[in-house]
Amino acid sequence: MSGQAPLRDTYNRRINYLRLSVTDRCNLRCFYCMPAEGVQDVGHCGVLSFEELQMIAECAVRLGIEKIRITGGEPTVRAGLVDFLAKLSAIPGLRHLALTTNGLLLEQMAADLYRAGVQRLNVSLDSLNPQRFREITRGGDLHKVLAGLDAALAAGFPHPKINVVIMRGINDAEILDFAELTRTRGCPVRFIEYMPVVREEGWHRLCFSGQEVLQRIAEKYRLEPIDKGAFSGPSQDFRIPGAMGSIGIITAVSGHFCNDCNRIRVTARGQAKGCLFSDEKTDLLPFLRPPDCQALCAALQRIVASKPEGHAIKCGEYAHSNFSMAQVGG
Ligand SMILES: Nc1nc2c(ncn2[C@@H]2O[C@H](COP(=O)(O)OP(=O)(O)OP(=O)(O)O)[C@@H](O)[C@H]2O)c(=O)[nH]1
Ligand SMILES: C[S@@+](CC[C@H](N)C(=O)[O-])C[C@H]1O[C@@H](n2cnc3c(N)ncnc32)[C@H](O)[C@@H]1O
Ligand code: SF4
Ligand code: SF4
Repeated sequence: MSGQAPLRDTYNRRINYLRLSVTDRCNLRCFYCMPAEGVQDVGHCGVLSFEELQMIAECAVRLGIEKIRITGGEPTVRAGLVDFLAKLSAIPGLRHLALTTNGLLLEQMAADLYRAGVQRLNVSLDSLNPQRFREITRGGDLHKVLAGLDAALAAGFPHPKINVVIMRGINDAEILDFAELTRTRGCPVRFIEYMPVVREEGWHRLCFSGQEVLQRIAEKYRLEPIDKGAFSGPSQDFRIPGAMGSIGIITAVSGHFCNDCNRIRVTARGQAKGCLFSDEKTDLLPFLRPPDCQALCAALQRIVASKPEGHAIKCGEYAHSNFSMAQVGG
Protein backbone atom coordinates (compact mmCIF):
# COMPACT_ATOMS: atom_id res chain seq x y z
CA MET A 1 0.00 0.00 0.00
CA SER A 2 1.29 3.47 -0.83
CA GLY A 3 1.29 4.90 2.70
CA GLN A 4 -2.39 5.92 2.85
CA ALA A 5 -4.86 4.81 5.53
CA PRO A 6 -6.52 1.43 4.84
CA LEU A 7 -9.71 1.62 2.80
CA ARG A 8 -12.71 1.09 5.08
CA ASP A 9 -16.44 1.05 4.46
CA THR A 10 -19.11 2.59 6.68
CA TYR A 11 -19.26 -0.60 8.80
CA ASN A 12 -15.51 -0.25 9.46
CA ARG A 13 -14.72 -3.28 7.33
CA ARG A 14 -11.33 -3.11 5.68
CA ILE A 15 -11.74 -3.34 1.89
CA ASN A 16 -8.56 -4.64 0.30
CA TYR A 17 -9.79 -7.05 -2.38
CA LEU A 18 -11.09 -6.42 -5.91
CA ARG A 19 -12.71 -9.11 -8.04
CA LEU A 20 -12.10 -7.99 -11.59
CA SER A 21 -13.92 -9.76 -14.36
CA VAL A 22 -12.29 -9.75 -17.81
CA THR A 23 -15.04 -11.43 -19.82
CA ASP A 24 -18.51 -12.87 -19.45
CA ARG A 25 -17.90 -15.45 -22.16
CA CYS A 26 -17.16 -19.01 -21.16
CA ASN A 27 -16.08 -22.28 -22.75
CA LEU A 28 -18.44 -24.15 -20.38
CA ARG A 29 -22.07 -23.64 -19.43
CA CYS A 30 -22.38 -24.97 -15.87
CA PHE A 31 -26.09 -25.36 -15.24
CA TYR A 32 -26.01 -23.54 -11.88
CA CYS A 33 -24.19 -20.54 -13.32
CA MET A 34 -25.71 -19.91 -16.72
CA PRO A 35 -29.12 -20.66 -18.14
CA ALA A 36 -29.03 -23.14 -21.05
CA GLU A 37 -30.18 -20.38 -23.36
CA GLY A 38 -30.40 -16.66 -23.26
CA VAL A 39 -27.11 -15.34 -21.87
CA GLN A 40 -26.33 -12.35 -23.99
CA ASP A 41 -23.02 -12.72 -25.81
CA VAL A 42 -20.90 -9.62 -25.40
CA GLY A 43 -19.32 -8.34 -28.57
CA HIS A 44 -15.85 -6.85 -28.30
CA CYS A 45 -17.26 -3.33 -27.97
CA GLY A 46 -19.26 -4.44 -24.91
CA VAL A 47 -16.38 -5.47 -22.69
CA LEU A 48 -13.76 -3.17 -21.23
CA SER A 49 -10.44 -3.01 -23.05
CA PHE A 50 -7.36 -4.20 -21.19
CA GLU A 51 -6.26 -0.56 -20.92
CA GLU A 52 -9.54 0.27 -19.17
CA LEU A 53 -9.26 -2.73 -16.86
CA GLN A 54 -5.69 -1.70 -16.05
CA MET A 55 -6.84 1.82 -15.19
CA ILE A 56 -9.47 0.44 -12.81
CA ALA A 57 -6.87 -1.79 -11.17
CA GLU A 58 -4.41 1.08 -10.78
CA CYS A 59 -7.03 3.37 -9.23
CA ALA A 60 -8.20 0.60 -6.90
CA VAL A 61 -4.63 -0.07 -5.72
CA ARG A 62 -4.06 3.64 -5.22
CA LEU A 63 -7.11 3.65 -2.92
CA GLY A 64 -5.88 0.72 -0.83
CA ILE A 65 -6.80 -2.47 -2.70
CA GLU A 66 -3.99 -5.00 -2.17
CA LYS A 67 -5.39 -8.12 -3.78
CA ILE A 68 -6.96 -8.55 -7.21
CA ARG A 69 -8.66 -11.73 -8.32
CA ILE A 70 -9.22 -12.07 -12.06
CA THR A 71 -12.44 -13.84 -12.88
CA GLY A 72 -15.14 -14.08 -15.53
CA GLY A 73 -16.95 -15.86 -17.37
CA GLU A 74 -13.83 -17.82 -18.07
CA PRO A 75 -10.86 -15.46 -17.93
CA THR A 76 -8.53 -17.74 -19.88
CA VAL A 77 -10.66 -17.50 -23.04
CA ARG A 78 -9.88 -13.82 -23.49
CA ALA A 79 -7.08 -13.28 -26.04
CA GLY A 80 -4.25 -11.15 -24.68
CA LEU A 81 -4.89 -12.15 -21.05
CA VAL A 82 -1.29 -13.09 -20.26
CA ASP A 83 0.17 -9.75 -21.39
CA PHE A 84 -2.53 -7.95 -19.41
CA LEU A 85 -1.69 -9.94 -16.28
CA ALA A 86 2.01 -9.18 -16.67
CA LYS A 87 1.17 -5.45 -16.62
CA LEU A 88 -1.22 -5.87 -13.72
CA SER A 89 1.30 -7.76 -11.60
CA ALA A 90 3.74 -4.87 -12.01
CA ILE A 91 1.40 -2.33 -10.34
CA PRO A 92 3.29 -0.99 -7.31
CA GLY A 93 1.37 -1.75 -4.11
CA LEU A 94 -0.52 -4.76 -5.50
CA ARG A 95 0.44 -7.60 -3.16
CA HIS A 96 -1.65 -10.49 -4.46
CA LEU A 97 -2.72 -11.36 -7.98
CA ALA A 98 -4.93 -14.44 -8.25
CA LEU A 99 -7.11 -16.02 -10.92
CA THR A 100 -10.25 -18.16 -10.74
CA THR A 101 -10.67 -20.55 -13.67
CA ASN A 102 -12.50 -23.67 -14.76
CA GLY A 103 -9.06 -25.11 -15.57
CA LEU A 104 -9.86 -26.29 -19.11
CA LEU A 105 -7.07 -24.25 -20.70
CA LEU A 106 -4.56 -24.49 -17.86
CA GLU A 107 -2.55 -27.22 -19.48
CA GLN A 108 -1.59 -24.80 -22.27
CA MET A 109 -1.50 -21.63 -20.20
CA ALA A 110 -0.21 -22.41 -16.69
CA ALA A 111 3.46 -21.67 -17.40
CA ASP A 112 2.62 -18.33 -19.08
CA LEU A 113 0.29 -17.35 -16.24
CA TYR A 114 3.02 -18.08 -13.74
CA ARG A 115 5.58 -16.06 -15.68
CA ALA A 116 3.09 -13.18 -15.91
CA GLY A 117 3.12 -12.91 -12.11
CA VAL A 118 -0.12 -14.66 -11.12
CA GLN A 119 0.52 -16.00 -7.61
CA ARG A 120 -2.44 -18.31 -7.00
CA LEU A 121 -5.04 -20.19 -8.98
CA ASN A 122 -8.48 -21.31 -7.84
CA VAL A 123 -9.95 -24.03 -10.03
CA SER A 124 -13.65 -24.88 -10.14
CA LEU A 125 -14.27 -28.62 -10.28
CA ASP A 126 -17.62 -30.08 -9.26
CA SER A 127 -17.21 -33.75 -9.99
CA LEU A 128 -14.44 -36.33 -10.23
CA ASN A 129 -16.67 -38.50 -12.40
CA PRO A 130 -16.19 -37.70 -16.12
CA GLN A 131 -19.85 -38.29 -17.07
CA ARG A 132 -21.22 -36.24 -14.15
CA PHE A 133 -18.70 -33.50 -14.84
CA ARG A 134 -19.88 -33.39 -18.46
CA GLU A 135 -23.50 -33.10 -17.33
CA ILE A 136 -22.89 -30.35 -14.76
CA THR A 137 -20.78 -28.28 -17.15
CA ARG A 138 -22.90 -29.13 -20.20
CA GLY A 139 -20.03 -30.66 -22.17
CA GLY A 140 -16.75 -30.25 -20.23
CA ASP A 141 -13.88 -32.74 -20.30
CA LEU A 142 -12.74 -33.65 -16.76
CA HIS A 143 -9.39 -34.97 -17.99
CA LYS A 144 -8.42 -31.56 -19.30
CA VAL A 145 -9.06 -29.99 -15.89
CA LEU A 146 -7.00 -32.68 -14.12
CA ALA A 147 -4.18 -32.19 -16.64
CA GLY A 148 -4.49 -28.45 -15.98
CA LEU A 149 -4.03 -28.98 -12.24
CA ASP A 150 -0.85 -30.98 -12.91
CA ALA A 151 0.39 -28.30 -15.33
CA ALA A 152 -0.15 -25.62 -12.68
CA LEU A 153 2.08 -27.49 -10.23
CA ALA A 154 4.70 -28.17 -12.88
CA ALA A 155 4.72 -24.45 -13.73
CA GLY A 156 5.60 -23.57 -10.14
CA PHE A 157 2.21 -22.61 -8.65
CA PRO A 158 1.29 -23.77 -5.16
CA HIS A 159 -1.55 -26.30 -5.27
CA PRO A 160 -4.59 -24.57 -6.81
CA LYS A 161 -7.60 -24.35 -4.48
CA ILE A 162 -10.37 -26.55 -5.82
CA ASN A 163 -13.84 -24.97 -5.62
CA VAL A 164 -16.72 -27.47 -5.52
CA VAL A 165 -20.28 -26.16 -5.70
CA ILE A 166 -22.05 -28.78 -3.64
CA MET A 167 -25.55 -29.74 -4.78
CA ARG A 168 -27.91 -32.27 -3.27
CA GLY A 169 -28.50 -35.26 -5.51
CA ILE A 170 -25.93 -34.03 -8.03
CA ASN A 171 -22.49 -34.36 -6.43
CA ASP A 172 -23.01 -34.68 -2.64
CA ALA A 173 -22.09 -38.37 -2.90
CA GLU A 174 -18.57 -37.23 -3.85
CA ILE A 175 -17.88 -35.19 -0.69
CA LEU A 176 -15.50 -37.79 0.77
CA ASP A 177 -13.76 -38.27 -2.58
CA PHE A 178 -13.05 -34.55 -2.68
CA ALA A 179 -12.00 -34.49 0.98
CA GLU A 180 -9.55 -37.29 0.21
CA LEU A 181 -7.89 -35.16 -2.46
CA THR A 182 -6.55 -33.01 0.39
CA ARG A 183 -4.53 -36.06 1.50
CA THR A 184 -3.73 -37.76 -1.80
CA ARG A 185 -3.08 -34.75 -4.06
CA GLY A 186 -2.44 -32.32 -1.20
CA CYS A 187 -4.62 -29.62 -2.71
CA PRO A 188 -6.99 -27.39 -0.72
CA VAL A 189 -10.66 -28.12 -1.44
CA ARG A 190 -13.53 -25.72 -0.69
CA PHE A 191 -17.16 -26.70 -0.75
CA ILE A 192 -19.35 -23.79 -1.85
CA GLU A 193 -23.02 -23.71 -1.04
CA TYR A 194 -25.07 -23.52 -4.18
CA MET A 195 -26.47 -19.99 -4.49
CA PRO A 196 -29.82 -19.46 -6.18
CA VAL A 197 -28.80 -17.02 -8.88
CA VAL A 198 -30.32 -18.74 -11.92
CA ARG A 199 -33.59 -19.91 -10.44
CA GLU A 200 -34.58 -22.60 -12.87
CA GLU A 201 -37.24 -25.07 -11.83
CA GLY A 202 -36.24 -27.26 -8.87
CA TRP A 203 -33.32 -25.06 -7.79
CA HIS A 204 -34.27 -25.15 -4.10
CA ARG A 205 -33.87 -28.96 -3.99
CA LEU A 206 -30.15 -28.51 -4.75
CA CYS A 207 -29.32 -26.66 -1.53
CA PHE A 208 -26.81 -28.48 0.70
CA SER A 209 -25.33 -26.69 3.68
CA GLY A 210 -21.67 -26.38 4.57
CA GLN A 211 -22.44 -27.86 8.01
CA GLU A 212 -23.84 -30.96 6.35
CA VAL A 213 -20.65 -31.23 4.31
CA LEU A 214 -18.59 -31.15 7.52
CA GLN A 215 -20.85 -33.80 9.10
CA ARG A 216 -20.36 -36.10 6.12
CA ILE A 217 -16.59 -35.73 6.34
CA ALA A 218 -16.63 -36.13 10.16
CA GLU A 219 -18.22 -39.58 9.74
CA LYS A 220 -14.81 -40.73 8.53
CA TYR A 221 -12.22 -38.12 9.55
CA ARG A 222 -11.50 -35.80 12.46
CA LEU A 223 -11.36 -32.16 11.30
CA GLU A 224 -9.15 -29.51 12.92
CA PRO A 225 -10.07 -25.83 12.42
CA ILE A 226 -7.41 -23.63 10.79
CA ASP A 227 -6.93 -19.87 11.23
CA LYS A 228 -7.74 -17.63 8.29
CA GLY A 229 -5.03 -15.43 6.78
CA ALA A 230 -5.31 -11.66 6.25
CA PHE A 231 -6.33 -11.92 2.60
CA SER A 232 -8.52 -14.96 2.88
CA GLY A 233 -11.95 -15.01 1.35
CA PRO A 234 -15.21 -16.11 2.94
CA SER A 235 -14.26 -19.73 3.56
CA GLN A 236 -14.04 -21.42 6.99
CA ASP A 237 -11.10 -23.79 6.86
CA PHE A 238 -10.30 -27.15 8.45
CA ARG A 239 -7.78 -29.93 7.97
CA ILE A 240 -7.82 -33.69 8.24
CA PRO A 241 -4.83 -34.28 10.59
CA GLY A 242 -1.76 -35.01 8.49
CA ALA A 243 -3.31 -33.87 5.20
CA MET A 244 -1.37 -31.30 3.20
CA GLY A 245 -4.47 -29.60 1.80
CA SER A 246 -7.18 -27.83 3.78
CA ILE A 247 -10.94 -28.34 3.58
CA GLY A 248 -13.07 -25.22 3.43
CA ILE A 249 -16.76 -24.42 3.42
CA ILE A 250 -18.18 -21.26 1.88
CA THR A 251 -21.58 -20.86 3.51
CA ALA A 252 -22.95 -18.14 1.27
CA VAL A 253 -26.53 -19.25 1.95
CA SER A 254 -26.70 -20.81 5.43
CA GLY A 255 -24.09 -18.72 7.20
CA HIS A 256 -23.16 -15.11 7.49
CA PHE A 257 -19.71 -14.00 6.56
CA CYS A 258 -20.73 -10.50 5.53
CA ASN A 259 -19.26 -9.06 8.78
CA ASP A 260 -15.83 -9.88 7.41
CA CYS A 261 -16.52 -8.82 3.82
CA ASN A 262 -13.38 -7.29 2.31
CA ARG A 263 -14.25 -6.88 -1.37
CA ILE A 264 -15.75 -5.00 -4.26
CA ARG A 265 -16.37 -6.23 -7.80
CA VAL A 266 -16.14 -4.86 -11.31
CA THR A 267 -17.76 -6.73 -14.19
CA ALA A 268 -16.33 -7.10 -17.68
CA ARG A 269 -18.73 -4.43 -18.88
CA GLY A 270 -17.55 -1.93 -16.30
CA GLN A 271 -20.32 -2.23 -13.73
CA ALA A 272 -19.01 -1.94 -10.17
CA LYS A 273 -20.81 -3.75 -7.36
CA GLY A 274 -20.38 -3.32 -3.63
CA CYS A 275 -22.06 -6.66 -2.91
CA LEU A 276 -22.51 -9.82 -4.95
CA PHE A 277 -26.22 -9.95 -4.17
CA SER A 278 -27.07 -6.31 -4.31
CA ASP A 279 -28.93 -5.09 -7.36
CA GLU A 280 -27.13 -1.79 -7.01
CA LYS A 281 -24.48 -1.18 -9.66
CA THR A 282 -22.39 1.79 -10.71
CA ASP A 283 -21.51 2.22 -14.35
CA LEU A 284 -17.81 3.10 -14.60
CA LEU A 285 -17.89 3.78 -18.36
CA PRO A 286 -18.39 7.54 -18.00
CA PHE A 287 -15.06 7.66 -16.11
CA LEU A 288 -13.25 5.47 -18.63
CA ARG A 289 -14.45 6.91 -21.94
CA PRO A 290 -12.73 9.38 -21.98
CA PRO A 291 -10.41 8.28 -19.17
CA ASP A 292 -10.63 10.39 -16.02
CA CYS A 293 -8.53 8.85 -13.29
CA GLN A 294 -9.64 11.18 -10.50
CA ALA A 295 -13.33 10.68 -11.22
CA LEU A 296 -12.80 6.91 -11.44
CA CYS A 297 -11.08 6.87 -8.04
CA ALA A 298 -13.94 8.92 -6.59
CA ALA A 299 -16.50 6.49 -8.07
CA LEU A 300 -14.68 3.50 -6.56
CA GLN A 301 -14.60 5.27 -3.21
CA ARG A 302 -18.37 5.81 -3.40
CA ILE A 303 -18.86 2.10 -4.10
CA VAL A 304 -16.89 1.23 -0.98
CA ALA A 305 -18.79 3.85 1.02
CA SER A 306 -22.16 2.51 -0.09
CA LYS A 307 -21.40 -1.18 0.49
CA PRO A 308 -24.40 -2.74 2.18
CA GLU A 309 -23.94 -4.35 5.58
CA GLY A 310 -24.72 -7.73 4.08
CA HIS A 311 -27.17 -9.73 2.15
CA ALA A 312 -29.16 -12.64 3.50
CA ILE A 313 -29.98 -15.16 0.84
CA LYS A 314 -31.56 -18.33 2.05
CA CYS A 315 -32.51 -21.39 0.11
CA GLY A 316 -36.18 -20.70 -0.42
CA GLU A 317 -35.99 -16.93 -0.06
CA TYR A 318 -34.24 -14.33 -2.13
CA ALA A 319 -34.38 -10.61 -2.58
CA HIS A 320 -32.08 -10.12 -5.55
CA SER A 321 -32.93 -10.27 -9.24
CA ASN A 322 -32.08 -13.32 -11.33
CA PHE A 323 -28.51 -12.96 -12.61
CA SER A 324 -25.76 -15.11 -14.05
CA MET A 325 -22.61 -15.52 -11.93
CA ALA A 326 -20.66 -15.46 -15.19
CA GLN A 327 -21.76 -11.88 -15.74
CA VAL A 328 -20.70 -10.78 -12.25
CA GLY A 329 -17.61 -12.99 -11.76
CA GLY A 330 -18.77 -14.94 -8.69
N1 LIG B 1 -21.76 -14.56 -1.06
C1 LIG B 1 -20.51 -14.38 -1.46
N2 LIG B 1 -19.89 -15.36 -2.12
C2 LIG B 1 -18.63 -15.15 -2.51
C3 LIG B 1 -17.96 -13.95 -2.24
N3 LIG B 1 -16.70 -14.03 -2.77
C4 LIG B 1 -16.61 -15.21 -3.36
N4 LIG B 1 -17.77 -15.89 -3.19
C5 LIG B 1 -18.05 -17.21 -3.72
O1 LIG B 1 -17.03 -18.08 -3.29
C6 LIG B 1 -16.70 -18.95 -4.33
C7 LIG B 1 -15.21 -19.03 -4.50
O2 LIG B 1 -14.71 -17.82 -4.98
P1 LIG B 1 -13.23 -17.63 -5.45
O3 LIG B 1 -13.21 -17.02 -6.81
O4 LIG B 1 -12.47 -18.89 -5.31
O5 LIG B 1 -12.68 -16.51 -4.46
P2 LIG B 1 -12.35 -16.45 -2.90
O6 LIG B 1 -13.17 -17.44 -2.16
O7 LIG B 1 -12.37 -15.05 -2.48
O8 LIG B 1 -10.87 -16.98 -2.96
P3 LIG B 1 -9.63 -16.80 -1.98
O9 LIG B 1 -9.08 -15.50 -2.33
O10 LIG B 1 -8.74 -17.91 -2.43
O11 LIG B 1 -10.10 -16.97 -0.59
C8 LIG B 1 -17.46 -18.49 -5.57
O12 LIG B 1 -18.58 -19.31 -5.73
C9 LIG B 1 -17.90 -17.13 -5.23
O13 LIG B 1 -19.09 -16.81 -5.86
C10 LIG B 1 -18.66 -12.95 -1.53
O14 LIG B 1 -18.15 -11.88 -1.26
N5 LIG B 1 -19.92 -13.21 -1.16
C1 LIG C 1 -18.54 -17.44 -12.16
S1 LIG C 1 -17.15 -18.45 -12.00
C2 LIG C 1 -15.93 -17.56 -12.96
C3 LIG C 1 -14.58 -18.17 -13.03
C4 LIG C 1 -14.42 -19.50 -13.76
N1 LIG C 1 -15.18 -19.59 -14.94
C5 LIG C 1 -14.73 -20.65 -12.82
O1 LIG C 1 -15.72 -21.34 -13.05
O2 LIG C 1 -13.96 -20.83 -11.90
C6 LIG C 1 -16.57 -18.09 -10.31
C7 LIG C 1 -17.08 -19.02 -9.27
O3 LIG C 1 -18.47 -18.88 -9.13
C8 LIG C 1 -19.00 -20.12 -8.75
N2 LIG C 1 -20.43 -20.15 -9.00
C9 LIG C 1 -21.08 -19.91 -10.16
N3 LIG C 1 -22.41 -20.04 -10.00
C10 LIG C 1 -22.61 -20.39 -8.70
C11 LIG C 1 -23.77 -20.68 -7.92
N4 LIG C 1 -24.99 -20.64 -8.44
N5 LIG C 1 -23.60 -20.98 -6.62
C12 LIG C 1 -22.35 -21.03 -6.09
N6 LIG C 1 -21.23 -20.76 -6.77
C13 LIG C 1 -21.36 -20.45 -8.07
C14 LIG C 1 -18.21 -21.09 -9.62
O4 LIG C 1 -18.26 -22.41 -9.15
C15 LIG C 1 -16.82 -20.50 -9.54
O5 LIG C 1 -16.10 -21.06 -8.45
S1 SF4 D 1 -18.97 -21.44 -13.26
FE1 SF4 D 1 -17.28 -20.64 -14.49
S2 SF4 D 1 -16.95 -22.33 -15.94
FE2 SF4 D 1 -18.96 -22.65 -15.17
S3 SF4 D 1 -20.32 -21.58 -16.63
FE3 SF4 D 1 -19.87 -20.20 -14.92
S4 SF4 D 1 -18.21 -19.00 -15.68
FE4 SF4 D 1 -18.26 -20.83 -16.93
S1 SF4 E 1 -22.98 -11.24 0.30
FE1 SF4 E 1 -22.26 -9.13 -0.14
S2 SF4 E 1 -21.66 -8.24 1.84
FE2 SF4 E 1 -21.87 -10.47 2.13
S3 SF4 E 1 -19.78 -11.27 1.83
FE3 SF4 E 1 -20.80 -11.39 -0.18
S4 SF4 E 1 -20.32 -9.46 -1.20
FE4 SF4 E 1 -19.83 -9.19 0.95
